[in-house]
Amino acid sequence: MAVALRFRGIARESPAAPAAASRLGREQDFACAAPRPGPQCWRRRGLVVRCQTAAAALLKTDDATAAHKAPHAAAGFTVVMKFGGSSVASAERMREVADLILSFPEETPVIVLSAMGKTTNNLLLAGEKAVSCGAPKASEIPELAVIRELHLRTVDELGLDTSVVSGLLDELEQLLKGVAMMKELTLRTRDYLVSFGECMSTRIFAAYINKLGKKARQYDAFDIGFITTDDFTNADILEVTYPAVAKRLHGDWMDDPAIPIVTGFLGKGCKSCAVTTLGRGGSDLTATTIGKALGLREIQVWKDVDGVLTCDPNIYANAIPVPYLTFDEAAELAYFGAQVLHPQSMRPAREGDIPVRVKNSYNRHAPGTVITKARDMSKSILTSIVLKSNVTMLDIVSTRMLGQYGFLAKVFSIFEDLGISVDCVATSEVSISLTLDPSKLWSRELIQQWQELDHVVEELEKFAVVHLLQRRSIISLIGNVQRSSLILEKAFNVLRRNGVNVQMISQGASKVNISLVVNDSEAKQCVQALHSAFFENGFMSEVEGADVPQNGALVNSNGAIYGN
Ligand SMILES: Nc1ncnc2c1ncn2[C@@H]1O[C@H](COP(=O)(O)OP(=O)(O)O)[C@@H](O)[C@H]1O
Ligand SMILES: N[C@@H](CC(=O)OP(=O)(O)O)C(=O)O
Repeated sequence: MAVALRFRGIARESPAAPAAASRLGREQDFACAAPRPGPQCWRRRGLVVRCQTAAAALLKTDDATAAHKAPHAAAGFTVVMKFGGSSVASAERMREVADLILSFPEETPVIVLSAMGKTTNNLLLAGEKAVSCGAPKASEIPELAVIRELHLRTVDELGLDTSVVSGLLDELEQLLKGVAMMKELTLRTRDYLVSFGECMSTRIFAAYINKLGKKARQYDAFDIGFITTDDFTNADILEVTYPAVAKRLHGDWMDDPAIPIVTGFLGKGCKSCAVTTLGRGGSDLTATTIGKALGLREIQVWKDVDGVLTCDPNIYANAIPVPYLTFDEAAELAYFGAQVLHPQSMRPAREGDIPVRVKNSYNRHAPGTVITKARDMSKSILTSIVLKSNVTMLDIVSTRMLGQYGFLAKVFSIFEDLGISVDCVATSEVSISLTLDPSKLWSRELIQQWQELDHVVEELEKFAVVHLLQRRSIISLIGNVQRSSLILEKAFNVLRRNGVNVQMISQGASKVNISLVVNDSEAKQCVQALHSAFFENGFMSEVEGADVPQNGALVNSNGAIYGN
């Protein structure tokens, strides 16, 4: 629909509006200092709309969903800032995060928060203990005491009223008593249980921002349109979420502007209408979903590290920040185990083409990592090394002769039927090696895992010889697969020197990842050795001048063949 819009009075009300309007390429009129209009104004008028922000004008089409299609303009929101558990672990941290947010007066942010510190883990532990402790003891579960103490202390130290969290703490205790009485913790109840973490952190933080004199409004994601599948503990966000969230945040802002403080990690099941969670670390996904829904300029994910690093700093302390990544690299990195980002979180950012910036809330001036659709790969070799441990690997060899068709199809249909996700695959015509995604498999009960694995093997043995290999690790080399020969040459040199035999190699279709499978017991040492070789001994700058291979040979800028 062609719409002629005029923005009146917005220059005074919102500095971002003229820029937003020019991006939209529509008629503008900033001259008039019209009285600040209410929401009724843009709803009732004809083609010329008076409103205080560019995005309000967009709603003139009477199609609230237009807001989520509006690039960088919705309701004047410019950025979503997500703060993880480590960033809001205490009253002191909440003060610092508030100060950080308010130090960007030019931004109109939407804030997403995770639960404070280790609250999610404590809630899960409390739930497990409740199953077996008996109803009278449920109130005495130590983790409940830790959660209660942390939240009440934080409220007290921030000078807030206890009522901000006391109701939720009582409800939590009742829930644990219920679990204790039922002697059962279903996945659905588990999601409801962990939701208390984000529900409390956001209420505290919103109350604190209000106390500072800046208007903030708390939102439970499951109440504002985050609609998900009913896969409790690992739900997927559905498409309807985008327009619904845009409409709600947008509408509220138009009625009464206040910084939205949204619970990360949570949603509402489309059929059950119960609280769902998006998988551990799911607040990143909440943030990118909001970024896409509102068409924001940037998505910021604030962590306790200086960005995405060259490897997990817990595995190797010499890890260094990676300045730029593509969405594909970041997704691959997250999927293959880098805990720093939620595996699904890049999808909305990629779809909305919105840059993601990973920053350190403890070191706000560090540049962090910028993740975008594309980057200059001409000088890029290896970006990061990721380790995924405790992986199960299957070697499957067909009992039929060569030339039999349908072998691979049969193998994969078994995994599909059993709902087991496959990570890495390497095949020949009659054999296949694959690894199973531990996050999908191991989220189930231990006994169920064994039953499922036995069942897989039983089914496969009807037409193949199967070897089940456990305690394996996948080392993923994320980088420029255009330079795979160079990466593999170096990597295998290092592994050979360390006496390590690689049991499987797989190069993903994404062209950013080469995965190597080794024994769990050797994996950490391999990552450290690979990191030293690629990132610490001048290797990258040594080969930096080398261009991407022309007809297979690697040629540097002087035309010399590299690697001989
Ligand atoms: N490649 C990596 N780069 C950065 N951090 C990583 C990497 N791999 C694992 N991590 C871990 O991820 C942590 C940050 O992620 P997370 O705990 O989800 O943060 P938050 O709770 O603040 O969102 C870091 O403290 C670090 O220990
Ligand atoms: N609190 C949830 C969700 C989350 O995203 O947390 P964090 O941002 O701290 O990783 C979890 O611990 O999984």
